[in-house]
Amino acid sequence: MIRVGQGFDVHEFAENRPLIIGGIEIPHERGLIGHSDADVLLHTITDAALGAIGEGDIGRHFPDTDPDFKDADSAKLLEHIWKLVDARGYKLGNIDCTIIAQKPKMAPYIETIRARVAELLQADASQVNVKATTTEKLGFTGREEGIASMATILLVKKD
Ligand SMILES: Nc1ccn([C@@H]2O[C@H](COP(=O)(O)O)[C@@H](O)[C@H]2O)c(=O)n1
Ligand SMILES: C[C@@]1(CO)OP(=O)(O)OP(=O)(O)OC[C@H]1O
Repeated sequence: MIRVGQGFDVHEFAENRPLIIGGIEIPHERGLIGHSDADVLLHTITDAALGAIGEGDIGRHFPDTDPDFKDADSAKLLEHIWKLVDARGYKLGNIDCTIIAQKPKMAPYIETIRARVAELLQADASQVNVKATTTEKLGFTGREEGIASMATILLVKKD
């Protein structure tokens, strides 16, 4: 049995915020803003996993009105959801992610993010792919107003 899910998320840039993407801090003059640490990629992956098991979305599990999740570490949120995936009897088949950012250049950080995502999903790095693209200076990402990301996940039933 296999299950597929997809995720998409956007966060806006703000001054005096760290830029956290894929569970790591990336040097940049601005960071992303949100109720949590605004890790756009981990939110995308969390939504993809929830989609695959038919469990709604991240806001349903971690409402942005709940002070418990203020400045939350998104890695912890993903770990919590991954326990649900595990409890349903599924493990990662593979995941493919795209970070949509005009800046910063993600290439130097991609392998570190890949390794961290694999760790969070209790999988091998070969099961995780992380890509980045600009939007050629077009749209809100092109104007550097924020960063978006997308992911498709495949879950497979454990033996
Ligand atoms: N924030 C980004 C965006 C892109 N890259 C890398 O550059 C390549 C070319 O991007 P285009 O948007 O011009 O197609 C892309 O394939 C990535 O390897 C990046 O590192 N960081
Ligand atoms: C993660 C949560 C909860 O802290 O807040 P945000 O950081 O605002 O992120 P969003 O992508 O809007 O997803 C759901 C939220 O409820």
